[in-house]
Amino acid sequence: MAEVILENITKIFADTRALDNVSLAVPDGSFVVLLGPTGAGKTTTLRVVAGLERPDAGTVSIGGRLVTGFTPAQRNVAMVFQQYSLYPHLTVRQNLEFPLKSPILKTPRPEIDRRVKAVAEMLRIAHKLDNRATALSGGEMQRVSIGRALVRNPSIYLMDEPLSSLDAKLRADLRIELKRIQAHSGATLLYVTHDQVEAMTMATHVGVLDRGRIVQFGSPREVYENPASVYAASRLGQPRINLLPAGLFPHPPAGARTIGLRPEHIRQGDGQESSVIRVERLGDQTRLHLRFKDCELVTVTDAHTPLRPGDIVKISPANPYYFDADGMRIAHGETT
Ligand SMILES: Nc1ncnc2c1ncn2[C@@H]1O[C@H](COP(=O)(O)OP(=O)(O)OP(=O)(O)O)[C@@H](O)[C@H]1O
Repeated sequence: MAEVILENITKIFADTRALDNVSLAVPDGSFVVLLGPTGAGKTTTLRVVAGLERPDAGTVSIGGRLVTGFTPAQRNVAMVFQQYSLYPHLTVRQNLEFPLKSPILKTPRPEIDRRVKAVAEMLRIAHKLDNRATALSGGEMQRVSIGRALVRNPSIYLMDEPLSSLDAKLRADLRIELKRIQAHSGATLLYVTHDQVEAMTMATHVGVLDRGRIVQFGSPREVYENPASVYAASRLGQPRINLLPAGLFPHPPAGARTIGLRPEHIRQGDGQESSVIRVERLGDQTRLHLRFKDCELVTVTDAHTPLRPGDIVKISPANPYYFDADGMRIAHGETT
């Protein structure tokens, strides 16, 4: 596996600046997740690394080698797309073997059999190896697509929302499986998702993209606990961070326009009165929707809370975030 470095990458489509001077280092053996809303430039970043898009400016290097002008095949990357892309006339086994049969690789037959078997078992499709690809469910086809990447030994795996078409159970299983593969094999992954559970549980690093720019890069915990801006703070956390006018609570720091309150920043039981609008019981967690002055906010509470709509709860901020008029973080306030 290899370190991948993007330096000052700009990619323009007609009048869209999809990537704007992006610099990003994907360390060898890391699991980097790109987060951002639709159109932020996540897929374009993967395609530039894969060699499927040519950047208008900047360089890509893989394992210390400049590959900007290389074809996808010369880069030795394995890409998994959101939509499975299998050879429909081939069986599952033939689809999985395909990448290993390239004349360049010359993989010996026993080695092909061994790897296909291992990957098929891991992805729980071993019993379907002799089925045609077209005779599979959508979830099974996507597992074969992931398997086709995993049988290889590429410099880097590039995955574009590979789990989004799967059901919740399989998604949870494969999350653990992918993380295990990465941790044990030292694989390097660059991974795109909208799913913040995937980002929090699998990533060693998160890159937050905003309109073609990387606005924060760090461990998921760092980005969650120490967000640089309103935008970065809003990418992680469920329920989402509450963003309210800073003056709603006493003593905001100078220049603060917005106060950011994650559930753990809302102390319940003392402070100012809010009223319960809704109690949302999710099983392991109960969400409280509160009205505070003219605003609404969402926090979590004891799963078995007796609270009901209309009840009064006193709240006060505990170490909230403050942001300036441009949405940039200004200070970590201490309100007691
Ligand atoms: N081939 C293309 N031609 C024209 N515009 C494109 C092309 N590919 C991407 N874009 C534009 O570039 C911007 C970034 O697109 P990209 O697909 O990288 O975003 P994304 O973050 O992956 O979004 P999504 O989450 O919807 O996949 C968007 O405005 C998109 O419309």
